[in-house]
Amino acid sequence: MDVLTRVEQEGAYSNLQLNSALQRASLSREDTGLATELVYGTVARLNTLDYFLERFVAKGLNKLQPWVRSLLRLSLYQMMYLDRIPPHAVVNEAVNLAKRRGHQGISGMVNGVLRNILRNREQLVLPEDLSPAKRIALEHSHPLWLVERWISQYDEAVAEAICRANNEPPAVSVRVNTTMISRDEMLAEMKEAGLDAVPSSLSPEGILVLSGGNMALSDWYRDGQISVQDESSMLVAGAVGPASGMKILDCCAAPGGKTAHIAELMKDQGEIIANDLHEHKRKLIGEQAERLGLDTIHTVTGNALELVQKYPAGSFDRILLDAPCSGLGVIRRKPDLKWTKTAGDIGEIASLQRELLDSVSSLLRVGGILVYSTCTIDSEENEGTVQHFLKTHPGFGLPEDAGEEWSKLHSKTEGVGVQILPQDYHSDGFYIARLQRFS
Ligand SMILES: C[S@@+](CC[C@H](N)C(=O)[O-])C[C@H]1O[C@@H](n2cnc3c(N)ncnc32)[C@H](O)[C@@H]1O
Repeated sequence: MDVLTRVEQEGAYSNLQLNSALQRASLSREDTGLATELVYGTVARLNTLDYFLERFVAKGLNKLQPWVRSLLRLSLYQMMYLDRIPPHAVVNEAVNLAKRRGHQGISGMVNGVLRNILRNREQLVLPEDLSPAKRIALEHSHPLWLVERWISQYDEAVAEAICRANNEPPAVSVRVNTTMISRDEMLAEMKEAGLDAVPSSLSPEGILVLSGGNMALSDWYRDGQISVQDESSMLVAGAVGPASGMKILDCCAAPGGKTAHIAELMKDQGEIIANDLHEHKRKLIGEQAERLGLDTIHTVTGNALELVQKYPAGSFDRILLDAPCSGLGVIRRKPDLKWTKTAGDIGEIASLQRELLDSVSSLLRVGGILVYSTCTIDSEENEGTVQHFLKTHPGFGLPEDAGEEWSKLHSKTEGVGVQILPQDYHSDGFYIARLQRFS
């Protein structure tokens, strides 16, 4: 309840707030799991919960003290979306909390509202005359403007599938450090340890771990044999097409997941300049490189717009611009995003993306490959940015020889780049465009 209140009142990130609350609380593993489910679930379902609560709170949700609002939301979340907590336990817990935190009057109100909901559960259904966008927004808990935007960029069915997928828990996937061990060997080790692990069908280095807990706590991770990475992100290094001995620029590299993958594919031979705007984030890239035993990665701090002043034009064989973006492809992992982002934010970040792409492209040698990627599914940030770039940079185009893996992925799209939606492969929403410099 405190975490939810701080997230609402202070605009705090739910993952950071939750982590620090969990550290202070030292709960059992089961209760940690439940607290996590309650926080993420309530944040994810916010507008739907509020829509129904408004029917039962006589003076209106907005008039309640913030902590009471949080308490009602997380109680209704349990009643509507969790099936292993008996409703009377939900009400008892809520009433006890309200007594401890407030006074008799508030606990009586909480008791009354929740019992009233239990008696009238048939009212927890959406009216049939809602517009399609409004129905999707309330059924799958997304802001209306975003649903409308996705309907106009895709269509109604795709927009609904995106919203549905955004409420499903993400899969756990790891990338094998092939400079140390092959994927088959790692799969065999995992199976021997009793894990349910299968090869990724998207990435040759990927493994899906269907049961196995937090892989970042495993010995394989500590010893640098694996990294935790989403399958969509694993496609980016392949699109860059690195080879031993190349000179590669990763413009926005922290925390270094894709940089490290590129270095692994180069068998750690060549040179990678990994840049990030923030010094504290740059350090994370160095830590990853050290853990994975990769020497080719050189980290630098600075604005990617200023890289043109640091390096000679045409001096890189490959450039990766994994651009800052709205993050709308990773709502499953960060449900707060959908409530905090605005259409204005998207416009702003899209113009930075255009500037970045324009600026770093001059550093690529003729014949070299430039990859632009984001973890968003918004067409203004993705296809819009790349189309604009191609119009204003006639020396660039689609590569002549795309390679088998990339061609397979790209064959499913009419766009310049590949747009992966969260429902496509149950991985993060992601965009990847692969361009070549011809003159
Ligand atoms: C999508 S993340 C990169 C993720 C990274 N490529 C990976 O795979 O781990 C974008 C990064 O861009 C950085 N960034 C934002 N604006 C930047 C700028 N103007 N110049 C350089 N880096 C920037 C952010 O600090 C952030 O770490």
